[in-house]
Amino acid sequence: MSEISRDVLFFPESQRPFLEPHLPPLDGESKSSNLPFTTLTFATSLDSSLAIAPGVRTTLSGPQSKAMTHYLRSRHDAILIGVGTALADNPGLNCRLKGVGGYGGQDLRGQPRPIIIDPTARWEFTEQAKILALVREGRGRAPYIITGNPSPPAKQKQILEEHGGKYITLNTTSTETEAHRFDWTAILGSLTNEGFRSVMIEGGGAVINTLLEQSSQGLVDSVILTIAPTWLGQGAVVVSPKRRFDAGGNAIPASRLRDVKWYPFGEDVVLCGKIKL
Ligand SMILES: NC(=O)C1=CN([C@@H]2O[C@H](COP(=O)(O)OP(=O)(O)OC[C@H]3O[C@@H](n4cnc5c(N)ncnc54)[C@H](O)[C@@H]3O)[C@@H](O)[C@H]2O)C=CC1
Ligand SMILES: Nc1nc(O)c(N)c(N[C@@H]2O[C@H](COP(=O)(O)O)[C@@H](O)[C@H]2O)n1
Repeated sequence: MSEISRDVLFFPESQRPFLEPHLPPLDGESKSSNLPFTTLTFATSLDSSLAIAPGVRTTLSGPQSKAMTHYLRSRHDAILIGVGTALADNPGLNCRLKGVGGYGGQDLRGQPRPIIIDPTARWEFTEQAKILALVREGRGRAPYIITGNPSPPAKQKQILEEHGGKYITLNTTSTETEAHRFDWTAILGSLTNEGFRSVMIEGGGAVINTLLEQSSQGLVDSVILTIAPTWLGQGAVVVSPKRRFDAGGNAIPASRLRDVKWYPFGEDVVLCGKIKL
């Protein structure tokens, strides 16, 4: 038995109902907008940080909120991260809850499809990547990588396709600060085209900040944050989208939540809400 397969998590039935209003509908009924039900979910420190430094995998969630995150994974068709997170964390991005496919359940039921945003195809993974090892063990799905590079490296393309994954090509645009930016409507539209009805967006910093900068467009249906009782300090990877300005040139908040509920979860608190449009 591998190290991966021993890591089985439990999320009690009694703790599930509070999340239900914040999750994609169980009957799979889709939204009117034609885009997937989109949940923004990540763990943050008290100083709005995701990781102690760029490129460093950092544990923030306690055991209860980690299990909750895996329950969220079981309730979404897809789970999305940026290439910075893939490079930093070598993540599994599967669901390790007892009872889902690969963890006592049938086939891959309850396993989300990992989606990696990699506009220039810079993730030079090998077969050793944890995400692919899980596929070979029947404990997760192969990633789909959204890229703007029409010719991703042949070696990676071959490995990916052998595992059942693929590259999806999307047009990028240039911004003041970035040469290769995807519009979030286009990203979510490409997921609809692939048949995904729901996606949870986990991070990292650039993914969350660019998504929040488009948050007034109504792309995010639900926000579920784990707040851990720690300050990571300066130099950490921070969630802090660009400010907006009103017609008079005054700075206004980048984004704000409404219908907020707070749930204590071990030493963490889980915040659920919707983006105020
Ligand atoms: N605490 C938590 O819940 C989480 C923490 N993390 C942490 O975050 C850190 C990584 O954050 P970042 O370095 O900011 O990397 P990231 O995961 O946000 O990836 C950044 C890269 O993704 C691409 N990208 C992101 N948004 C894009 C867009 N709209 N269009 C085109 N390309 C886009 C770009 O290539 C960019 O360089 C890691 O240390 C990881 O451990 C990541 C996810 C969750
Ligand atoms: N919910 C949550 N809490 C934390 O403390 C975290 N560091 C993260 N990180 C995210 O989870 C990914 C790791 O997934 P696996 O355990 O390898 O399946 C990591 O890449 C981040 O996206 N999340």
